[in-house]
Amino acid sequence: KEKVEITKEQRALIKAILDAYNRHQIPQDVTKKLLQEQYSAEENFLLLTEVATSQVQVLVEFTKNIPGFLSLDREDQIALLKGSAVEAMFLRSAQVLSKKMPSGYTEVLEERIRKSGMSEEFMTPMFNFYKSIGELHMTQDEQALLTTITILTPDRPYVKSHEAVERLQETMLDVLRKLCVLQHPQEPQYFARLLGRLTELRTLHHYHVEMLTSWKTNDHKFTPLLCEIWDVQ
Ligand SMILES: Cc1cccc(C)c1Nc1c(-c2c(F)cccc2F)nc2cccc(C)n12
Repeated sequence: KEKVEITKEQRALIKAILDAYNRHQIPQDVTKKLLQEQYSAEENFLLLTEVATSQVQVLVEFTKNIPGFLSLDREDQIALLKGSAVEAMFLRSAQVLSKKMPSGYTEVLEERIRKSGMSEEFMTPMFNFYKSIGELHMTQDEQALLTTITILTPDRPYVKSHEAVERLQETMLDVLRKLCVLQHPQEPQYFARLLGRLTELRTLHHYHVEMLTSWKTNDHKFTPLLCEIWDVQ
């Protein structure tokens, strides 16, 4: 039985990533609006657009605090953010929706998503994903590390220094592997299950591109930040 040991450096890395993950949350005024505004497909879509915009801002701040990220080539930093944004956002919203928040925020967010004019073909896989994330009962540090690993995916479009990103991602994968062994001793396949979620995220990424197109076709408005991060005109 291999003795799994988390080194001092790895413990510092986990702390840095977890602090950044917890420090960057969606502002209260945005979440409060979710509980107050009335329900209509237009209003729901408008609120979800605000939440999405806020999630992108939170994601950018979190990413800047990933140890080593700012040492990457500047253009690669942008390519990684644009390429991973929606996957990191699916993870973040899955984590929010799978926690039963005291404020009833989770139920309201779910209700607004269901009634935001999104077509069933996207709704089903999205909620299946939220459920599958909830069933994993990830700890905060596992969630933060899984999001970090998603962001540091080397094969995103336009990434030039593939190896530099791969090296950074491997550092995070090693830490997450050890954490899973130590925190889920009864589930030897737990780490593999977490990585399996990343594959599901890629499928959702494709659905999201189609969702954007269909929203655009139905003349839904996005914010400048959402247009920029997802290259929408
Ligand atoms: C905030 C939110 C939470 C859960 C589901 C959805 C549909 C949203 N909202 C959007 C998402 C999005 C996201 F923010 C996180 C996860 C998956 C996503 F589809 N992407 C976009 C892009 C343009 C406009 C909106 C309203 N939008």
